[in-house]
Amino acid sequence: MMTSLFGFLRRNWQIAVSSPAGPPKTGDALKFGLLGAANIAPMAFLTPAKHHPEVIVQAVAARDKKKATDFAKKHGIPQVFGSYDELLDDPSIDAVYIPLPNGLHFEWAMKALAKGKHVLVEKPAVSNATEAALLFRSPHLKGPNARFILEAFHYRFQPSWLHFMSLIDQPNIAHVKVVMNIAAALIPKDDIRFRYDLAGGAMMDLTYTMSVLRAVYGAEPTECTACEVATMPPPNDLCDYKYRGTWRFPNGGTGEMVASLQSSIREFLSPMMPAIVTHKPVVVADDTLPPGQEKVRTRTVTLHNFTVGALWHRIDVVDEFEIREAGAVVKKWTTTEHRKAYTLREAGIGLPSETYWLSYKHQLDAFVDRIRGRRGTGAWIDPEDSINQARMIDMAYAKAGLPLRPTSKYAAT
Ligand SMILES: NC(=O)C1=CN([C@@H]2O[C@H](COP(=O)(O)OP(=O)(O)OC[C@H]3O[C@@H](n4cnc5c(N)ncnc54)[C@H](OP(=O)(O)O)[C@@H]3O)[C@@H](O)[C@H]2O)C=CC1
Ligand SMILES: O=C1OC[C@@H](O)[C@H](O)[C@H]1O
Repeated sequence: MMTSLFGFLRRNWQIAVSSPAGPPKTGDALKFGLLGAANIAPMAFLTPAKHHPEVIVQAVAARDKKKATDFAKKHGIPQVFGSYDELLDDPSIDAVYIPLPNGLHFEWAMKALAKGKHVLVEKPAVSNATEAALLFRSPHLKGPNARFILEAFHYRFQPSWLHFMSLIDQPNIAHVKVVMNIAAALIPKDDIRFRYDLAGGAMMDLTYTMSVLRAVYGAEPTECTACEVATMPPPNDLCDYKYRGTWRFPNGGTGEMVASLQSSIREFLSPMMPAIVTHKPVVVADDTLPPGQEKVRTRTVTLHNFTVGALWHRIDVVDEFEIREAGAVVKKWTTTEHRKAYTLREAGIGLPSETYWLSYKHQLDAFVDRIRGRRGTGAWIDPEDSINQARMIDMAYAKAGLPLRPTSKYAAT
């Protein structure tokens, strides 16, 4: 108990207050540019970059050069641009991180690919499936000089997620429920998340729930069976601030998503962003049983705090067993196990990692590994995955009776 409390305090101190110095950069480190002095950039990109020997944050661009200059000074970034185009025109930049409002991702990702940059683009990568097909089937992603693009679903790269997934029996999933609540106090009412013209909405911003359902099933939903939303007051009434929806998957299983950008603090903390996977009952081998008896297991696996597991997470594996004979239950019992995986080794992957690495560092590792032709942990989100993700979001908006998020005018150019 004391050991885990000490681990929790040490890890969170290193994450939030003082992370160890980064390693020296290699001679062939990739030069990254940052499009937009975004709020999320320090946590999701600058700190991971500091801890990556092959990543140099070379430049930042903002619409206002003074803002870019102040941001660069604060974060020790050597080069500053007063427009995103100027940064993309710099041939020394190998890759870009795009943390712009959702509705601008498509345009700047397309432009970056055309300028020969690799692209790490925030989630959701596009406004709708039309944009997704254009971006993720871009000719720049093919051929001998292909560039890489990654939609920043950071949660998929962290050890806790990888370990959780290793406990799932995909063909036998019966139901998956995902909850994600963000406290209203954290999101101002005039935030980009509530601007329809910038492809806002809770199903866009908290689209993690749909991504989790797809990843856990390893399949695409066949139908959105229900989707209810609550929308912002005018003029932002095309933007949902909370949603609840259900889905059907090809194996007959169901999915449930519940999320809010305007929750109470109580909802925000409890339950803490769980992904709950209930399996169908399956017969498991047991040599000790007499003839005529069979052992049936119904497993539920819950990952608490699926998004940023480095802060804290817990994986609960609850197995309900029954011994059945001639159709009757002759014995039943339940076992419960709590697991954790703060490092890749704890997730059963033999690669080095640190407990204070956030999901974003694991994501940056995967991005650089792809560019360098290394396998890494194997975790990746390929272009078709991102297209299917956009399709699922469109299905949800259609079911909710809200318009799809608008396609960028840049798509017509
Ligand atoms: N992976 C994660 O955990 C998270 C991901 N995100 C994603 O990152 C993206 C950015 O989110 P966040 O950092 O909170 O956003 P911000 O509110 O900080 O906006 C990001 C940038 O958008 C630029 N921008 C360009 N055009 C506009 C415009 N018309 N109105 C407002 N801003 C504009 C600004 O750039 P400039 O500096 O040039 O003015 C600003 O710095 C979103 O896609 C969001 O979904 C957000 C939070 C967490
Ligand atoms: O992880 C997140 O949590 C809060 C959201 O508003 C944000 O955009 C998202 O990526």
